[in-house]
Amino acid sequence: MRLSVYRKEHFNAAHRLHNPSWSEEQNTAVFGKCNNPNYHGHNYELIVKVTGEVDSETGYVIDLKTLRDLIHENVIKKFDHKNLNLDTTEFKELNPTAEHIAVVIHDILREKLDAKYDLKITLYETERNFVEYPAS
Ligand SMILES: Nc1nc2c(c(=O)[nH]1)N=C([C@H](O)[C@H](O)COP(=O)(O)OP(=O)(O)OP(=O)(O)O)CN2
Ligand SMILES: [Zn+2]
Repeated sequence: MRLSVYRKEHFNAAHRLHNPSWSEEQNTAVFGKCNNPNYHGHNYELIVKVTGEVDSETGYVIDLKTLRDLIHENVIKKFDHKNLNLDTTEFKELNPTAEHIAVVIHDILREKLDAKYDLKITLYETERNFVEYPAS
């Protein structure tokens, strides 16, 4: 029996959307208030979906405590209460859009998770703006 389990987490982080190869005018025109040189913050809501076979002995796809610890150790510790542009190696050269943050989180967890599982990341940047990776 194959099904999906989910773990919700959250982290707070600051960022600035900016393309260094563009002029100031173009950055302002495209990213608007998100290009504020003094940064701005979001309360990110993260949903990690793991799909796999239910183990016949435990009844688990994956122990959700194990999944929680994996996310905390590898994602929350890295990004919570950080300035993504300034404090993280991942976004030094990569624009910290919700799309890019979701891909980075996916790739971090993918490396840690057994290949027998499928993984999907949903990231809410605001209550109304969210992204999903990989796409359905
Ligand atoms: N495709 C994307 N578009 C936008 C992203 C993004 O990551 N991917 N990010 C932003 C900004 O980070 C911005 O801070 C979003 O905030 P805001 O526009 O204030 O979003 P709200 O949902 O709070 O806005 P309402 O006006 O209340 O709907 C912009 N675009
Ligand atoms: Zn923003």
